[in-house]
Amino acid sequence: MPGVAEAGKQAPLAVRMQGVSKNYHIYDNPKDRLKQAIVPRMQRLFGARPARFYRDFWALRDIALDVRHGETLGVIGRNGSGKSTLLQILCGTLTPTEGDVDVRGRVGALLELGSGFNPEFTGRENVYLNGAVLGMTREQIDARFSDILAFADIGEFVEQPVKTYSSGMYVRLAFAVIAHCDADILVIDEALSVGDVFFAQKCMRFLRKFQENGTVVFVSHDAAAVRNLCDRAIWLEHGRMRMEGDAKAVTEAYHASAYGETVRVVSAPVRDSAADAASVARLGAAAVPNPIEVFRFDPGAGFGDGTATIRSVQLLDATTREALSFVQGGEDVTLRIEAEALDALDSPILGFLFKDRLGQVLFGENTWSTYRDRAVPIDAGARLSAEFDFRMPILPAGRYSLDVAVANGTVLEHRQAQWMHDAFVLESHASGVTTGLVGLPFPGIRLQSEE
Ligand SMILES: Nc1ncnc2c1ncn2[C@@H]1O[C@H](COP(=O)(O)OP(=O)(O)OP(=O)(O)O)[C@@H](O)[C@H]1O
Repeated sequence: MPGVAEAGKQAPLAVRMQGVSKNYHIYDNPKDRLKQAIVPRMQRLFGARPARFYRDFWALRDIALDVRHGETLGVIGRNGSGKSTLLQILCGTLTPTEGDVDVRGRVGALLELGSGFNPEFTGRENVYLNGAVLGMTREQIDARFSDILAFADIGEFVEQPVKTYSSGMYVRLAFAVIAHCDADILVIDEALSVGDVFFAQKCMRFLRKFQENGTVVFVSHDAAAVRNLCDRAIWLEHGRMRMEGDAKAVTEAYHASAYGETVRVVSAPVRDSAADAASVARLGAAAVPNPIEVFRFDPGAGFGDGTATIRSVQLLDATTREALSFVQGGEDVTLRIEAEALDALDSPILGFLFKDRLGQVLFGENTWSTYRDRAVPIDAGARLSAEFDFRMPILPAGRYSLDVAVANGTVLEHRQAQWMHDAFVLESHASGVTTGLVGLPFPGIRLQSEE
Protein backbone atom coordinates (compact mmCIF):
# COMPACT_ATOMS: atom_id res chain seq x y z
CA MET A 1 0.00 0.00 0.00
CA PRO A 2 1.53 3.35 -0.96
CA GLY A 3 2.56 5.46 1.91
CA VAL A 4 2.82 2.70 4.50
CA ALA A 5 6.57 2.44 4.47
CA GLU A 6 7.05 6.17 4.76
CA ALA A 7 4.32 6.54 7.33
CA GLY A 8 5.66 4.04 9.87
CA LYS A 9 5.22 4.80 13.51
CA GLN A 10 7.53 7.79 13.50
CA ALA A 11 6.05 9.83 10.67
CA PRO A 12 5.02 13.28 11.87
CA LEU A 13 1.42 13.94 12.75
CA ALA A 14 -0.85 15.38 10.10
CA VAL A 15 -4.03 15.41 12.19
CA ARG A 16 -4.66 15.05 15.89
CA MET A 17 -8.10 15.10 17.45
CA GLN A 18 -8.61 14.82 21.16
CA GLY A 19 -11.92 14.47 22.94
CA VAL A 20 -13.83 15.83 19.96
CA SER A 21 -17.60 15.96 20.31
CA LYS A 22 -20.27 17.71 18.32
CA ASN A 23 -23.65 18.55 19.74
CA TYR A 24 -26.70 19.70 17.82
CA HIS A 25 -29.82 21.19 19.33
CA ILE A 26 -32.86 19.38 18.03
CA TYR A 27 -36.17 21.23 18.02
CA ASP A 28 -39.27 19.12 17.77
CA ASN A 29 -41.16 21.95 16.07
CA PRO A 30 -40.20 25.34 14.61
CA LYS A 31 -41.98 27.27 17.36
CA ASP A 32 -39.56 25.81 19.90
CA ARG A 33 -36.67 27.41 18.09
CA LEU A 34 -38.34 30.81 18.44
CA LYS A 35 -39.17 30.15 22.09
CA GLN A 36 -35.55 29.19 22.74
CA ALA A 37 -34.40 32.53 21.30
CA ILE A 38 -36.67 34.56 23.57
CA VAL A 39 -37.92 32.78 26.70
CA PRO A 40 -34.62 31.84 28.45
CA ARG A 41 -33.41 35.44 28.14
CA MET A 42 -36.54 36.74 29.77
CA GLN A 43 -36.27 34.10 32.47
CA ARG A 44 -32.67 35.06 33.19
CA LEU A 45 -33.73 38.70 33.35
CA PHE A 46 -36.16 37.84 36.13
CA GLY A 47 -33.70 35.57 37.90
CA ALA A 48 -35.55 32.36 37.01
CA ARG A 49 -33.88 29.18 35.79
CA PRO A 50 -33.85 29.29 31.99
CA ALA A 51 -35.98 26.58 30.35
CA ARG A 52 -34.79 24.47 27.40
CA PHE A 53 -36.91 23.94 24.33
CA TYR A 54 -34.54 21.58 22.55
CA ARG A 55 -33.08 18.12 22.90
CA ASP A 56 -29.36 17.48 22.76
CA PHE A 57 -28.12 15.28 19.95
CA TRP A 58 -24.51 14.20 19.91
CA ALA A 59 -23.44 13.64 16.31
CA LEU A 60 -19.89 12.89 17.53
CA ARG A 61 -18.81 11.82 20.96
CA ASP A 62 -15.30 11.86 22.39
CA ILE A 63 -13.29 11.12 19.28
CA ALA A 64 -9.52 10.74 19.66
CA LEU A 65 -7.66 10.30 16.42
CA ASP A 66 -4.13 10.62 15.07
CA VAL A 67 -3.39 10.58 11.38
CA ARG A 68 0.27 10.47 10.44
CA HIS A 69 1.84 12.08 7.44
CA GLY A 70 1.74 9.78 4.40
CA GLU A 71 -1.04 7.67 5.79
CA THR A 72 -4.38 6.94 4.14
CA LEU A 73 -7.12 6.68 6.73
CA GLY A 74 -10.49 5.22 5.88
CA VAL A 75 -13.64 6.32 7.71
CA ILE A 76 -16.47 3.86 7.56
CA GLY A 77 -19.90 3.72 9.14
CA ARG A 78 -23.57 3.66 8.38
CA ASN A 79 -25.72 6.60 7.38
CA GLY A 80 -25.83 9.15 10.13
CA SER A 81 -22.91 7.67 12.08
CA GLY A 82 -21.04 10.99 12.05
CA LYS A 83 -18.63 10.60 9.14
CA SER A 84 -19.43 13.92 7.44
CA THR A 85 -19.44 15.72 10.76
CA LEU A 86 -15.96 14.37 11.50
CA LEU A 87 -14.66 15.44 8.09
CA GLN A 88 -16.13 18.90 8.33
CA ILE A 89 -14.48 19.37 11.71
CA LEU A 90 -11.21 18.18 10.22
CA CYS A 91 -11.52 20.71 7.38
CA GLY A 92 -12.41 23.51 9.76
CA THR A 93 -15.85 24.15 8.24
CA LEU A 94 -17.51 23.00 11.46
CA THR A 95 -16.43 23.79 15.02
CA PRO A 96 -16.55 21.00 17.58
CA THR A 97 -18.63 21.56 20.70
CA GLU A 98 -15.84 20.03 22.76
CA GLY A 99 -12.29 18.91 22.19
CA ASP A 100 -9.18 19.94 20.28
CA VAL A 101 -8.31 19.60 16.63
CA ASP A 102 -4.81 20.10 15.31
CA VAL A 103 -4.36 19.90 11.55
CA ARG A 104 -0.86 20.38 10.11
CA GLY A 105 -0.78 21.25 6.44
CA ARG A 106 -3.03 22.43 3.66
CA VAL A 107 -6.31 20.55 3.43
CA GLY A 108 -8.02 19.99 0.10
CA ALA A 109 -11.50 18.63 0.59
CA LEU A 110 -14.20 17.19 -1.57
CA LEU A 111 -17.14 17.06 0.76
CA GLU A 112 -20.67 18.23 0.33
CA LEU A 113 -21.82 19.12 -3.10
CA GLY A 114 -22.34 22.86 -3.03
CA SER A 115 -19.75 23.69 -0.41
CA GLY A 116 -16.80 25.71 -1.56
CA PHE A 117 -18.31 27.16 -4.73
CA ASN A 118 -20.48 30.22 -5.11
CA PRO A 119 -23.38 29.19 -7.36
CA GLU A 120 -23.71 32.65 -8.93
CA PHE A 121 -20.09 32.80 -10.05
CA THR A 122 -18.76 31.16 -13.17
CA GLY A 123 -16.58 28.07 -13.04
CA ARG A 124 -13.55 30.23 -13.81
CA GLU A 125 -14.34 32.67 -10.99
CA ASN A 126 -14.92 29.81 -8.61
CA VAL A 127 -11.58 28.25 -9.45
CA TYR A 128 -9.92 31.52 -8.39
CA LEU A 129 -12.12 31.85 -5.33
CA ASN A 130 -11.60 28.27 -4.25
CA GLY A 131 -7.89 28.37 -5.04
CA ALA A 132 -7.51 31.46 -2.85
CA VAL A 133 -9.41 29.78 0.00
CA LEU A 134 -6.99 26.87 -0.35
CA GLY A 135 -4.07 29.25 0.04
CA MET A 136 -2.94 29.71 -3.56
CA THR A 137 -1.87 33.07 -4.94
CA ARG A 138 -3.45 34.50 -8.07
CA GLU A 139 -0.20 33.86 -9.99
CA GLN A 140 -0.17 30.22 -8.89
CA ILE A 141 -3.75 29.77 -10.05
CA ASP A 142 -2.97 31.52 -13.36
CA ALA A 143 -0.08 29.12 -13.91
CA ARG A 144 -2.25 26.06 -13.21
CA PHE A 145 -5.48 27.20 -14.72
CA SER A 146 -5.09 25.33 -18.00
CA ASP A 147 -4.18 22.11 -16.14
CA ILE A 148 -7.22 22.51 -13.90
CA LEU A 149 -9.40 23.01 -16.93
CA ALA A 150 -7.91 20.02 -18.71
CA PHE A 151 -8.47 17.85 -15.64
CA ALA A 152 -12.08 18.98 -15.18
CA ASP A 153 -12.79 18.63 -18.89
CA ILE A 154 -16.00 20.66 -18.76
CA GLY A 155 -15.21 22.70 -21.86
CA GLU A 156 -17.07 25.95 -22.38
CA PHE A 157 -19.08 25.47 -19.20
CA VAL A 158 -16.21 26.99 -17.25
CA GLU A 159 -17.57 30.39 -18.35
CA GLN A 160 -21.09 29.61 -17.05
CA PRO A 161 -22.35 30.11 -13.48
CA VAL A 162 -21.89 26.89 -11.53
CA LYS A 163 -25.59 26.88 -10.61
CA THR A 164 -26.16 25.69 -14.18
CA TYR A 165 -23.86 22.68 -13.70
CA SER A 166 -24.91 19.07 -13.34
CA SER A 167 -23.63 17.39 -10.17
CA GLY A 168 -21.10 15.51 -12.31
CA MET A 169 -19.69 18.75 -13.75
CA TYR A 170 -19.61 20.27 -10.34
CA VAL A 171 -17.55 17.43 -8.91
CA ARG A 172 -15.23 17.53 -11.91
CA LEU A 173 -14.36 21.15 -11.31
CA ALA A 174 -14.13 20.80 -7.53
CA PHE A 175 -11.83 17.78 -7.84
CA ALA A 176 -9.72 19.50 -10.47
CA VAL A 177 -9.08 22.39 -8.08
CA ILE A 178 -8.09 20.23 -5.12
CA ALA A 179 -5.89 18.12 -7.40
CA HIS A 180 -3.87 21.22 -8.25
CA CYS A 181 -3.67 23.08 -4.95
CA ASP A 182 -0.61 21.31 -3.51
CA ALA A 183 -2.66 19.99 -0.63
CA ASP A 184 -0.83 18.11 2.11
CA ILE A 185 -4.00 16.39 3.25
CA LEU A 186 -6.85 15.33 1.01
CA VAL A 187 -10.25 14.68 2.49
CA ILE A 188 -12.55 12.84 0.13
CA ASP A 189 -16.10 11.64 0.47
CA GLU A 190 -16.46 8.80 -1.96
CA ALA A 191 -20.21 9.27 -2.12
CA LEU A 192 -19.35 12.19 -4.35
CA SER A 193 -17.65 10.14 -7.00
CA VAL A 194 -20.62 10.80 -9.22
CA GLY A 195 -20.00 11.08 -12.86
CA ASP A 196 -18.70 8.80 -15.47
CA VAL A 197 -16.25 5.99 -15.12
CA PHE A 198 -13.54 7.87 -17.02
CA PHE A 199 -13.51 10.72 -14.57
CA ALA A 200 -13.71 8.37 -11.60
CA GLN A 201 -10.68 6.51 -12.93
CA LYS A 202 -8.86 9.79 -13.51
CA CYS A 203 -9.51 10.74 -9.88
CA MET A 204 -8.35 7.34 -8.68
CA ARG A 205 -5.11 7.65 -10.67
CA PHE A 206 -4.54 11.04 -9.12
CA LEU A 207 -5.38 9.74 -5.65
CA ARG A 208 -3.02 6.78 -5.89
CA LYS A 209 -0.20 9.07 -7.01
CA PHE A 210 -1.01 11.52 -4.24
CA GLN A 211 -0.91 8.68 -1.69
CA GLU A 212 2.81 8.18 -2.39
CA ASN A 213 3.62 11.31 -0.38
CA GLY A 214 0.43 12.88 0.88
CA THR A 215 -2.04 12.17 3.64
CA VAL A 216 -5.55 11.10 2.72
CA VAL A 217 -8.73 10.76 4.73
CA PHE A 218 -11.23 8.79 2.69
CA VAL A 219 -14.85 8.24 3.62
CA SER A 220 -16.97 5.53 2.15
CA HIS A 221 -19.92 3.27 2.88
CA ASP A 222 -18.11 0.64 0.94
CA ALA A 223 -15.86 -1.61 3.03
CA ALA A 224 -14.12 -2.97 -0.07
CA ALA A 225 -13.18 0.53 -1.21
CA VAL A 226 -11.71 1.35 2.19
CA ARG A 227 -9.79 -1.92 2.32
CA ASN A 228 -8.33 -1.32 -1.12
CA LEU A 229 -7.26 2.26 -0.64
CA CYS A 230 -6.47 2.66 3.03
CA ASP A 231 -3.74 1.64 5.45
CA ARG A 232 -5.81 2.19 8.56
CA ALA A 233 -9.48 2.72 9.19
CA ILE A 234 -11.90 3.92 11.83
CA TRP A 235 -15.46 2.73 12.18
CA LEU A 236 -17.97 5.23 13.52
CA GLU A 237 -21.22 4.15 15.08
CA HIS A 238 -23.76 6.58 16.56
CA GLY A 239 -21.05 9.23 16.70
CA ARG A 240 -18.59 7.11 18.66
CA MET A 241 -15.45 5.35 17.56
CA ARG A 242 -16.48 1.71 17.49
CA MET A 243 -13.13 0.44 16.21
CA GLU A 244 -9.79 1.71 14.97
CA GLY A 245 -6.94 -0.21 13.38
CA ASP A 246 -5.68 -1.96 10.31
CA ALA A 247 -8.07 -1.29 7.39
CA LYS A 248 -8.60 -4.98 6.72
CA ALA A 249 -9.48 -5.83 10.31
CA VAL A 250 -11.82 -2.85 10.72
CA THR A 251 -13.67 -3.41 7.44
CA GLU A 252 -14.06 -7.10 8.19
CA ALA A 253 -15.55 -6.35 11.57
CA TYR A 254 -17.85 -3.74 10.02
CA HIS A 255 -18.89 -6.19 7.35
CA ALA A 256 -19.56 -8.93 9.88
CA SER A 257 -21.68 -6.56 11.93
CA ALA A 258 -23.65 -5.39 8.89
CA TYR A 259 -24.25 -8.98 7.87
CA GLY A 260 -25.34 -9.95 11.31
CA GLU A 261 -28.07 -7.36 11.22
CA THR A 262 -29.37 -7.46 7.68
CA VAL A 263 -30.38 -10.11 5.25
CA ARG A 264 -28.46 -9.58 2.08
CA VAL A 265 -30.65 -9.18 -0.96
CA VAL A 266 -28.96 -9.73 -4.28
CA SER A 267 -30.76 -7.35 -6.58
CA ALA A 268 -32.59 -8.91 -9.46
CA PRO A 269 -30.41 -9.14 -12.52
CA VAL A 270 -31.32 -7.16 -15.58
CA ARG A 271 -33.22 -9.36 -17.97
CA ASP A 272 -34.50 -6.93 -20.46
CA SER A 273 -32.44 -7.55 -23.49
CA ALA A 274 -32.21 -10.27 -26.03
CA ALA A 275 -28.44 -9.95 -25.94
CA ASP A 276 -28.43 -10.66 -22.24
CA ALA A 277 -30.79 -13.61 -22.65
CA ALA A 278 -28.46 -14.98 -25.31
CA SER A 279 -25.50 -14.72 -22.95
CA VAL A 280 -27.42 -16.68 -20.31
CA ALA A 281 -28.22 -19.33 -22.88
CA ARG A 282 -24.54 -19.63 -23.78
CA LEU A 283 -23.56 -20.15 -20.18
CA GLY A 284 -26.33 -22.54 -19.28
CA ALA A 285 -28.05 -22.38 -15.93
CA ALA A 286 -25.69 -20.24 -13.91
CA ALA A 287 -26.29 -20.56 -10.18
CA VAL A 288 -26.27 -16.79 -9.65
CA PRO A 289 -26.58 -14.79 -12.85
CA ASN A 290 -24.02 -12.04 -13.27
CA PRO A 291 -25.02 -9.94 -16.27
CA ILE A 292 -22.23 -7.67 -17.39
CA GLU A 293 -22.91 -4.98 -19.93
CA VAL A 294 -20.17 -4.33 -22.44
CA PHE A 295 -19.73 -0.81 -23.75
CA ARG A 296 -18.08 0.09 -27.00
CA PHE A 297 -14.42 0.83 -27.42
CA ASP A 298 -13.86 4.52 -26.85
CA PRO A 299 -10.80 5.72 -28.75
CA GLY A 300 -9.01 8.40 -26.80
CA ALA A 301 -5.66 10.02 -26.81
CA GLY A 302 -3.71 8.18 -24.13
CA PHE A 303 0.04 8.57 -24.18
CA GLY A 304 2.94 7.06 -26.07
CA ASP A 305 5.41 7.85 -28.81
CA GLY A 306 2.77 7.52 -31.53
CA THR A 307 4.52 4.76 -33.49
CA ALA A 308 1.33 2.68 -33.31
CA THR A 309 -2.27 3.24 -32.34
CA ILE A 310 -5.09 1.08 -30.99
CA ARG A 311 -7.86 0.81 -33.56
CA SER A 312 -10.40 -1.41 -31.86
CA VAL A 313 -11.11 -3.42 -28.73
CA GLN A 314 -13.87 -6.02 -28.66
CA LEU A 315 -15.11 -8.74 -26.40
CA LEU A 316 -16.10 -11.79 -28.44
CA ASP A 317 -18.01 -14.94 -27.70
CA ALA A 318 -15.24 -17.56 -27.52
CA THR A 319 -17.19 -20.00 -29.71
CA THR A 320 -19.22 -18.00 -32.22
CA ARG A 321 -16.80 -15.04 -32.22
CA GLU A 322 -19.64 -12.55 -32.36
CA ALA A 323 -19.03 -9.24 -30.58
CA LEU A 324 -20.83 -9.21 -27.24
CA SER A 325 -22.89 -6.44 -25.73
CA PHE A 326 -23.73 -8.57 -22.68
CA VAL A 327 -21.68 -11.27 -21.07
CA GLN A 328 -22.26 -13.42 -18.00
CA GLY A 329 -19.60 -13.79 -15.32
CA GLY A 330 -18.17 -17.29 -15.79
CA GLU A 331 -18.50 -17.28 -19.56
CA ASP A 332 -15.59 -18.03 -21.93
CA VAL A 333 -14.72 -14.92 -23.90
CA THR A 334 -12.04 -13.57 -26.20
CA LEU A 335 -10.70 -10.07 -25.88
CA ARG A 336 -9.56 -8.85 -29.27
CA ILE A 337 -7.30 -5.81 -29.57
CA GLU A 338 -6.40 -4.39 -32.95
CA ALA A 339 -3.62 -1.88 -33.53
CA GLU A 340 -2.13 -0.13 -36.51
CA ALA A 341 1.58 0.55 -36.85
CA LEU A 342 2.45 4.04 -38.02
CA ASP A 343 6.17 3.18 -38.04
CA ALA A 344 7.70 -0.25 -38.55
CA LEU A 345 7.82 -2.19 -35.25
CA ASP A 346 10.21 -5.12 -34.84
CA SER A 347 8.76 -6.59 -31.68
CA PRO A 348 5.26 -5.29 -30.94
CA ILE A 349 3.46 -6.20 -27.72
CA LEU A 350 -0.25 -5.83 -27.11
CA GLY A 351 -1.72 -6.00 -23.64
CA PHE A 352 -4.44 -4.91 -21.25
CA LEU A 353 -5.22 -4.30 -17.59
CA PHE A 354 -8.67 -5.03 -16.21
CA LYS A 355 -9.49 -2.58 -13.38
CA ASP A 356 -12.27 -2.05 -10.91
CA ARG A 357 -13.87 1.32 -10.15
CA LEU A 358 -11.08 2.19 -7.73
CA GLY A 359 -8.47 1.71 -10.42
CA GLN A 360 -7.34 -1.48 -8.74
CA VAL A 361 -5.96 -3.92 -11.30
CA LEU A 362 -7.86 -7.21 -11.06
CA PHE A 363 -5.88 -8.95 -13.77
CA GLY A 364 -4.08 -8.28 -17.02
CA GLU A 365 -2.07 -9.94 -19.73
CA ASN A 366 0.10 -9.14 -22.71
CA THR A 367 1.47 -11.04 -25.67
CA TRP A 368 5.13 -10.78 -24.74
CA SER A 369 5.76 -13.95 -22.77
CA THR A 370 3.94 -16.11 -25.35
CA TYR A 371 5.76 -14.51 -28.30
CA ARG A 372 9.11 -13.72 -26.68
CA ASP A 373 11.00 -16.12 -28.97
CA ARG A 374 9.00 -15.42 -32.11
CA ALA A 375 8.33 -11.72 -32.44
CA VAL A 376 5.76 -10.65 -35.05
CA PRO A 377 7.36 -7.62 -36.75
CA ILE A 378 5.11 -5.31 -38.78
CA ASP A 379 5.64 -2.61 -41.34
CA ALA A 380 4.39 0.95 -41.15
CA GLY A 381 0.71 1.04 -42.09
CA ALA A 382 0.15 -2.65 -41.27
CA ARG A 383 -2.40 -3.88 -38.73
CA LEU A 384 -1.79 -6.23 -35.86
CA SER A 385 -4.29 -8.00 -33.67
CA ALA A 386 -4.04 -9.90 -30.41
CA GLU A 387 -6.61 -12.23 -28.91
CA PHE A 388 -6.79 -13.23 -25.27
CA ASP A 389 -9.03 -16.15 -24.36
CA PHE A 390 -10.20 -16.20 -20.75
CA ARG A 391 -13.11 -16.98 -18.52
CA MET A 392 -14.85 -13.82 -17.40
CA PRO A 393 -14.72 -13.64 -13.59
CA ILE A 394 -17.95 -13.06 -11.70
CA LEU A 395 -17.88 -9.34 -11.03
CA PRO A 396 -19.44 -7.58 -8.05
CA ALA A 397 -21.92 -4.94 -9.24
CA GLY A 398 -20.18 -1.81 -10.47
CA ARG A 399 -18.16 -0.33 -13.27
CA TYR A 400 -14.96 -1.80 -14.66
CA SER A 401 -12.60 -0.56 -17.31
CA LEU A 402 -9.70 -1.79 -19.36
CA ASP A 403 -6.46 0.02 -20.07
CA VAL A 404 -5.18 -1.17 -23.40
CA ALA A 405 -1.67 -0.71 -24.74
CA VAL A 406 0.58 -1.34 -27.70
CA ALA A 407 4.34 -1.20 -27.19
CA ASN A 408 7.54 -2.25 -28.95
CA GLY A 409 10.40 -4.17 -27.36
CA THR A 410 10.44 -6.58 -24.45
CA VAL A 411 8.52 -6.51 -21.22
CA LEU A 412 11.55 -5.11 -19.40
CA GLU A 413 12.68 -2.73 -22.07
CA HIS A 414 10.08 -1.28 -24.37
CA ARG A 415 8.70 1.95 -25.71
CA GLN A 416 5.04 2.61 -25.21
CA ALA A 417 3.54 3.31 -28.64
CA GLN A 418 0.10 4.03 -27.17
CA TRP A 419 -1.36 3.41 -23.75
CA MET A 420 -5.06 4.17 -23.48
CA HIS A 421 -6.63 4.54 -20.08
CA ASP A 422 -10.19 3.22 -19.81
CA ALA A 423 -10.48 2.35 -23.47
CA PHE A 424 -13.18 -0.17 -22.78
CA VAL A 425 -15.87 -0.17 -20.09
CA LEU A 426 -18.00 -2.92 -18.60
CA GLU A 427 -20.75 -2.69 -16.04
CA SER A 428 -21.85 -5.55 -13.83
CA HIS A 429 -25.50 -5.15 -12.92
CA ALA A 430 -25.90 -7.79 -10.24
CA SER A 431 -23.80 -10.40 -8.61
CA GLY A 432 -23.79 -12.93 -5.83
CA VAL A 433 -20.15 -12.12 -4.99
CA THR A 434 -19.98 -11.05 -1.36
CA THR A 435 -16.32 -11.56 -0.57
CA GLY A 436 -13.22 -10.81 -2.60
CA LEU A 437 -12.69 -8.54 -5.56
CA VAL A 438 -14.07 -11.04 -8.06
CA GLY A 439 -15.74 -14.43 -7.97
CA LEU A 440 -14.92 -17.51 -9.98
CA PRO A 441 -17.38 -20.04 -11.31
CA PHE A 442 -17.26 -23.19 -9.21
CA PRO A 443 -18.48 -26.05 -11.37
CA GLY A 444 -18.76 -28.27 -8.29
CA ILE A 445 -19.07 -27.72 -4.55
CA ARG A 446 -19.51 -30.78 -2.35
CA LEU A 447 -20.34 -31.16 1.31
CA GLN A 448 -20.67 -34.60 2.77
CA SER A 449 -20.22 -36.31 6.07
CA GLU A 450 -17.41 -38.86 6.19
CA GLU A 451 -17.96 -42.10 8.08
N1 LIG B 1 -27.08 20.62 11.35
C1 LIG B 1 -27.53 19.53 11.96
N2 LIG B 1 -28.52 19.61 12.89
C2 LIG B 1 -28.97 18.50 13.52
N3 LIG B 1 -28.49 17.26 13.31
C3 LIG B 1 -27.52 17.12 12.39
C4 LIG B 1 -26.99 18.23 11.67
N4 LIG B 1 -26.03 17.76 10.83
C5 LIG B 1 -25.98 16.43 11.02
N5 LIG B 1 -26.86 16.04 11.95
C6 LIG B 1 -27.08 14.67 12.43
O1 LIG B 1 -25.85 14.16 12.90
C7 LIG B 1 -25.75 12.78 12.61
C8 LIG B 1 -24.45 12.50 11.88
O2 LIG B 1 -24.54 13.07 10.57
P1 LIG B 1 -23.41 12.88 9.49
O3 LIG B 1 -23.88 13.62 8.28
O4 LIG B 1 -22.10 13.27 10.07
O5 LIG B 1 -23.45 11.32 9.26
P2 LIG B 1 -22.77 10.48 8.08
O6 LIG B 1 -22.15 9.31 8.76
O7 LIG B 1 -21.90 11.36 7.29
O8 LIG B 1 -24.02 10.02 7.25
P3 LIG B 1 -24.14 9.77 5.67
O9 LIG B 1 -23.37 8.53 5.41
O10 LIG B 1 -25.61 9.59 5.49
O11 LIG B 1 -23.60 10.99 4.99
C9 LIG B 1 -26.98 12.41 11.80
O12 LIG B 1 -27.92 11.79 12.63
C10 LIG B 1 -27.51 13.74 11.32
O13 LIG B 1 -28.91 13.70 11.20
